[in-house]
This record gives sequence, structure tokens and C-alpha cells, in this order.
Amino acid sequence: MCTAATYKTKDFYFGRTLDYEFSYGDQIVITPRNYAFNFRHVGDMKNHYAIIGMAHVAEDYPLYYDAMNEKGVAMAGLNFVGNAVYAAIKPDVENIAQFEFIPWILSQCSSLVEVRELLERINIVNTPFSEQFPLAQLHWIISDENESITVESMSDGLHIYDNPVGVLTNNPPFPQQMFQLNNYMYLSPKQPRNTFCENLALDAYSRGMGGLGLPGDLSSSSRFVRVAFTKVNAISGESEEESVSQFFHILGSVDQQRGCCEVADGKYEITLYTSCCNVTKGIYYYNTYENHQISAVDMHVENLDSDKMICYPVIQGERINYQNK
Ligand SMILES: C[C@H](CCC(=O)NCCS(=O)(=O)O)[C@H]1CC[C@H]2[C@@H]3CC[C@@H]4C[C@H](O)CC[C@]4(C)[C@H]3C[C@H](O)[C@]12C
Repeated sequence: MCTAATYKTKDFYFGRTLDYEFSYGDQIVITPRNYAFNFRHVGDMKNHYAIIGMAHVAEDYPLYYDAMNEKGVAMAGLNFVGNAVYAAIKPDVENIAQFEFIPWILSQCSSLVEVRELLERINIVNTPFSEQFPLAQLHWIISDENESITVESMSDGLHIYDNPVGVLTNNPPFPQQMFQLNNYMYLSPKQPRNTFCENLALDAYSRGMGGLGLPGDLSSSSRFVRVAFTKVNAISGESEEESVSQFFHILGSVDQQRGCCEVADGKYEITLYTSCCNVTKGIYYYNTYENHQISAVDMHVENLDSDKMICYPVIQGERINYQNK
């Protein structure tokens, strides 16, 4: 399972949790403007917008899980198992392999308006990256500071949905996730009033009772409601520190602790990392299950006109700030 969310203060923030039982071996990867993308079915792209995100690097290629570009567009791929179906190659369209989707969009689009235009001509195809990396079954959230969309390639074709809440988890398909929010419209950060029965002396005996009924489990549909409620009510100051801190708290609402979600005998899904992109400034923040300290990579510190990928390892290991030794 995974969860993605957007957040706006002075700047625009976008990030995700990546929940799984093992890591593919990820790095923070910057693809500068002159790294040549050799798309499998649409040819070479010699220059493009610079991209930064979390990726597995294989054969000198950035297999991005989530990323943003220098123009303020961000996107993430999340599991969509059992529902994702990619198409066969078709004539007269732009055939983009599933693993090329993030590079294809982020290398050329400076806004969601441009993303929508590109999506009119796209066909997301089932060409695997290699034998070693068969097709991951994913769906995507794509955002700029003004709007978000969800993209789902299914057996009945490519769906592009407006995503007015700016969050995404996994199954079921997005329209069902949005529909279930109807069931929770009574939730509120305010204390409830007794509308149950005026003749009963019911008491709001604890703080937080306006959120009673918010699902607390780790299923994808419960995480969807929980992160949506947290995100739409979240308030913070506008500074970078306050915004980034608050963003990690929003995704903290769906954090997965080792032991609570067993996926095979003795194997547990955990939140391997949480990312927070300052999409306005091109800074990629993250922390990991074993390292709660926030680390950051700023794309604009690098030579973005280079033609070679720039990689930073994910820093692991808890860093404890001892105060008396
Ligand atoms: C495992 C992750 C999803 C986590 C998740 O959602 N877990 C809950 C399961 S559940 O929803 O509860 O069932 C996903 C998210 C992004 C993926 C990579 C995308 C690039 C590349 C695409 C290629 O085609 C295959 C290899 C590749 C490196 C992918 C590996 C893996 O697939 C990644 C990491």
C-alpha cells in the first residue's frame, strides 16, 4: 500500500508514503536536462525539463516511483493490483511504456493543462523494462499547484479523473474511493452537538469526538478517507519548516508500523519511506522507517544542464540527538 497527498501553503508540496515488505534499492535521482531519454516506441528525447525523485536505477535508467520537475509538476505511481491493465501498441498515438510514464510527462509538461493535452495522445503500453523488472500494476496521481488528476489504465481503457481532494491510495478504482467519502461527510474537527436525541443527556466527554467513525485500519480505502480528512483540515504556518513538518504529519496519519500488516508468513508491510517535494522550489525531502530525521536534496544546487544522472543514497539509521552526552 502507498498513500500520496498534496498540500499548499506559500509553496506547493507533494509527496507519498511507499509501503512494502522490501525495498527495490532506491536513490534520490536527478535527471538533468540533457540526459537523453530513449523512449522505446517514440524515439529519443535529447533535452527536456530536469526531474528529481525517488527511483531505482537500472541500466543507467531512472525507474521513478515519485518525482517532480523544475516547472512545478509532480507525480507518483501507486499499486493498483488487479485493476491496472496496459494496452498493446496502437498506430497513430504515442505509445509510452508503463515505466516511461513519469519521465514522459515530467520531461515535457509545465502545468496540468499541458499534462491533459499530452494524455489525449497517449497509449500506456505493456512493454516491460526488462525480464528482471516485469510490469508493475500502478495508477498515478499528477499534480501542479492548481489541480490534481488520477490516471488509471484498465481493461476498458485509459481513465483520467479530476482529483479534487488531492490524495491517492490503492484499490478500489478512484471513482469508488471518492464515492465513499459521502459516508463520512458528518466528520468534523469541531466537537459534535447532540443531534441524536434532545431528551438524552449525551456529553462530548472527550476532545476529538467530531472525528469519531474515521476508519483507523490500514486498508487502502480506510487510508484514503483518513488521509483526505487529515489533509483537508490540516493547518500550518507558511514557512518552509512549518509546511514540511506539517506535510510529514499529514502522511503520518497513514504510517504503517512493522507487525500490523502481515503480507506473508513473518513478512510485514511497513512505510519504507515518506517523501515531501517542495514542488515550487525543487527540493526533495524524505525520511525512512529507520531514520526519522528529514533529509533533503535540492535540485537547483546541481548542474541541471548536465547529461548524466545525479544520484544520492537514501540515508538510513536513526539519528538520535542526545542532549546530555
Ligand atoms: C512496490 C511499489 C508499490 C508499493 C505498494 O503500493 N505496495 C502495496 C501493495 S498493495 O497495493 O497493498 O497490494 C511500486 C511503486 C513504484 C514501483 C516501481 C516503478 C518503476 C518500475 C516499474 C517496472 O514496471 C517494475 C519495477 C519498478 C522499479 C517498480 C517497482 C515497484 O512495483 C514499485 C516500487
